[in-house]
Amino acid sequence: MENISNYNDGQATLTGEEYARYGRQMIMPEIGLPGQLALKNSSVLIIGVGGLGCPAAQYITAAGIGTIGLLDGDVVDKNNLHRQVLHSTSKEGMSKAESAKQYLQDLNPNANILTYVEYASPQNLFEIISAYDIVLDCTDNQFTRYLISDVCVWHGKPLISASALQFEGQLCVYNYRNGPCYRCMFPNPTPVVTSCSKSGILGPVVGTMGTMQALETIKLALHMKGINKEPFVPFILLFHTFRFPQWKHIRIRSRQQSCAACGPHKMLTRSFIESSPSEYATLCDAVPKTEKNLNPIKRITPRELANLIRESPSMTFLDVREPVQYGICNLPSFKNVPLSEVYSMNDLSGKVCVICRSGNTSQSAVRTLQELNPGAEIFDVISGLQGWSKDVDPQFPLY
Ligand SMILES: Nc1ncnc2c1ncn2[C@@H]1O[C@H](COP(=O)(O)OP(=O)(O)OP(=O)(O)O)[C@@H](O)[C@H]1O
Repeated sequence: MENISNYNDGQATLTGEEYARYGRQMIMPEIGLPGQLALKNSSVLIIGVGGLGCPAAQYITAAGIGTIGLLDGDVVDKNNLHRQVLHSTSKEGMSKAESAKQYLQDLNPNANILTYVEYASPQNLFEIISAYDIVLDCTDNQFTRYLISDVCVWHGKPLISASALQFEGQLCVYNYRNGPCYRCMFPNPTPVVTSCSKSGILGPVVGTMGTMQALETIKLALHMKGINKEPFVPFILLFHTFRFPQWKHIRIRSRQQSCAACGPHKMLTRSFIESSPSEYATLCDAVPKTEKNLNPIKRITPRELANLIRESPSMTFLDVREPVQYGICNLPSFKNVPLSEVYSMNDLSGKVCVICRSGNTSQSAVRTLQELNPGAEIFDVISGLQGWSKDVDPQFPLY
């Protein structure tokens, strides 16, 4: 047909279906046809397809980002489903990357979605990241956060990172223009004190932060292609659901001269990261002395505990979980003494058995109690209440 209409931009094109699909966002002057084409020609890697990665992936796929990589070695677990909204009950046990791809491909068949069913590591990440324009850190552990940032610095890729715990979240865009990298902000790893699995997380909170990552991704994709012309100023965004104001936007320092990853005297080269695993690990994780490194303590199995409860009902049984967890489910012989209160217990004698959810906190409690009560015989239960549910009472709820 004679070319009497003008509806595309040079060689890059959108199909009629794409005009219809993205029309509501294309009519905004900040986006328009050039913006939609910029999104289509962008590629984004999402590392971690959990509480943050699911909403982030959902919105960037819906918005028309052309190529999306999903990297996660984990499988869908029932306790993910209250917040990881791309996965569903029928997908329990399935790879998270594959589960998300199924959902996303149905949401937007135009997207080119690639999956990597593996964990990001110093050995695979340089190769994977090289193919993408923008990287999203949606993981939940310090080692991976440093690794992703270091690899992004090496490739010169911008990184949109977020985290969430309980009712709070934060977001930062790293390594873009003169902005800092994760190591500029956090030069030294800290001993990790808590996590979602220990302290809890509310779905809408992590969902909000993942959605904000999607929003920053769209803005950044437009910025990188010259459509969004706002000056980029490094910032950190803080969110707290129960405080006012709920949102705080704080300007942050630019790149640090002293940074080991992006400063002028950087030492974190690709070959160092790939081939010095133990030295590199010490720069990414302040591993607290693990219980394994310490002198062994006496421990019993859940089945031995069942016998003890029957044979010695009058001995002291302590459950060192937080009261809210004790309220969810407990063994009636056990008195609730949260870990923070253990430090003032110096009047114990005889046999004392300590339990927690999975057998980690109870070991710390036993060490403290042993020091405070040298005359008592104190021990804990291997794998805690999870072990009790597995080996003694399958009806006992796992959470
Ligand atoms: N090195 C890594 N490479 C890729 N994905 C990772 C890596 N480390 C963590 N992840 C993924 O990041 C996601 C984080 O999700 P989220 O914080 O919602 O918790 P979870 O690990 O799924 O569940 P929970 O913490 O309750 O056990 C997980 O899917 C996890 O597998």
